[in-house]
Amino acid sequence: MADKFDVIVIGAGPGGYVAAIRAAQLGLKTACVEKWSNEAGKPVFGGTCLNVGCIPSKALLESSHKFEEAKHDFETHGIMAQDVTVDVAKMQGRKNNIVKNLTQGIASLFKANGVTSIHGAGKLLANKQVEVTDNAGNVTVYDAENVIIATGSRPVEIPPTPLNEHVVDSTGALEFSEVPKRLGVIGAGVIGLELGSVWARLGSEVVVLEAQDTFLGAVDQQLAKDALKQFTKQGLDIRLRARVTGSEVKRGVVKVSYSDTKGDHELKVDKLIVAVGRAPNTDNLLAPDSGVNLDERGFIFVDDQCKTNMPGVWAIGDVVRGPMLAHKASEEGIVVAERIAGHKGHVNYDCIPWVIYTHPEIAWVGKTEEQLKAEGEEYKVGTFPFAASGRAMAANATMGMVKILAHKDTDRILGMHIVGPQASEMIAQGVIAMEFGSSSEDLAMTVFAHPTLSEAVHEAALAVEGKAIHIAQRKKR
Ligand SMILES: NC(=O)c1ccc[n+]([C@@H]2O[C@H](COP(=O)([O-])OP(=O)(O)OC[C@H]3O[C@@H](n4cnc5c(N)ncnc54)[C@H](O)[C@@H]3O)[C@@H](O)[C@H]2O)c1
Repeated sequence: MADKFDVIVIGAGPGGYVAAIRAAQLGLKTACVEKWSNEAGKPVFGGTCLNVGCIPSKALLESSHKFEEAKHDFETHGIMAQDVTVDVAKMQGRKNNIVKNLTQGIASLFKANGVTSIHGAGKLLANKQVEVTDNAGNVTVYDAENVIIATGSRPVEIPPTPLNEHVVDSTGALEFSEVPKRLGVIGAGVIGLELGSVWARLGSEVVVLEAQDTFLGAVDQQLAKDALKQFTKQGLDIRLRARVTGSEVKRGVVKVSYSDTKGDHELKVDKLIVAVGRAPNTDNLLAPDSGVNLDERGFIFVDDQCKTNMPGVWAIGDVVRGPMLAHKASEEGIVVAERIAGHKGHVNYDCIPWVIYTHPEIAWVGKTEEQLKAEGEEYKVGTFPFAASGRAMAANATMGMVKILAHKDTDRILGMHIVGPQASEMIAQGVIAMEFGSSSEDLAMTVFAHPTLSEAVHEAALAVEGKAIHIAQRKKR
């Protein structure tokens, strides 16, 4: 029998590695099991987010945005940059280095905090035992007082578009060695829009096929409509109500069949990205006698404290209910570690920010206007466009707005929605305000530095009561 641990975490993504570090900080004897290997057969930490998700996509989004700026924006500033070209291999190399640095950083953090790293595939047995099978097939069983399952998710595959060299998922779409001339994307969700943007900026003709009739249904529709206009202007051809029915690859060309309200269509592209959602990783994870239940959608069933139905077994992140977001997973990891150590911990699921890293970025926290209407909640609205912001003008980034929704009677902020420059950074102001139960008046009475983009948040808060200074509003006395 191998060592016994206070905590064994299965999975070293942003949920698992954060849980392991926090548990070790709290004095618990902690191990983290990870099966991912690099070419040298060494363990790779960081999960989807660091290796094939958030971080590499942001690296490519930054690089491609710079290219787009150099081509289309510099001239506005009086900077002439003729014949700007892209070296895709160099761009990819930079991205790979960032990933390497970050993932190796986790190994150092594990060492510094005394987390034992176990390389292999983890499986939960009965009585909180964890079986680990290494690359060579050797099996070791470990005992634990507590097990935290943090195995994440994987891209969903659909029968009409089996993956191959030309039809890829989000991982493949981060690895293109050249810019595809024609690129198809299935799914106008977060991944489809971010990766579609990267390659469109680098020169691909991009067509996005989306089955729903509403663009970004989870986003406040005033902002979603604004964003759709911008994306269309940038050349993304977004086709709604388009249901993909099949695909065929012939001589390097992907023929995609889809139908919409007007009938059946065909689209020819050089690469096709399938970005239709993600599914929880539970395959071969739970021995039949582990006793852990899944919910009706195949996620590990947990309560609001991330406890499964088996005492001492917890689950966090993409493998459980709730948004598939790295920061939600990390927060759950911290809370579970704290609870195991006997402390109190709580995730405020009402204050989790969302960001889509397109240009302009889309970010929000709390309820949308559509949700408030559906719930019959009475609310007030304040908006402020970046077109009226001096700092946005200086940055040549005047598209979009800030929108604040506040309760009609209590004035408590119910939601903040931003489409525009640096929305990913600015949304933290809404998250903090909501976490502290602020009213729109609290924000309106706060001093914001001038000139900053954040002043749009201030003005939107002032606008809730018709008091915005830099836009004309109907008078309220
Ligand atoms: N910036 C971020 O926070 C970020 C980035 C990437 C991924 N993620 C997370 O990863 C998860 C997966 O992202 P995603 O973009 O794959 O999923 P998503 O759920 O955001 O979007 C998938 C889209 O595909 C459409 N779709 C499904 N089947 C289709 C079909 N057959 N034909 C056409 N359209 C179809 C859906 O209607 C939906 O709009 C999300 O939950 C997201 O939260 C987050």
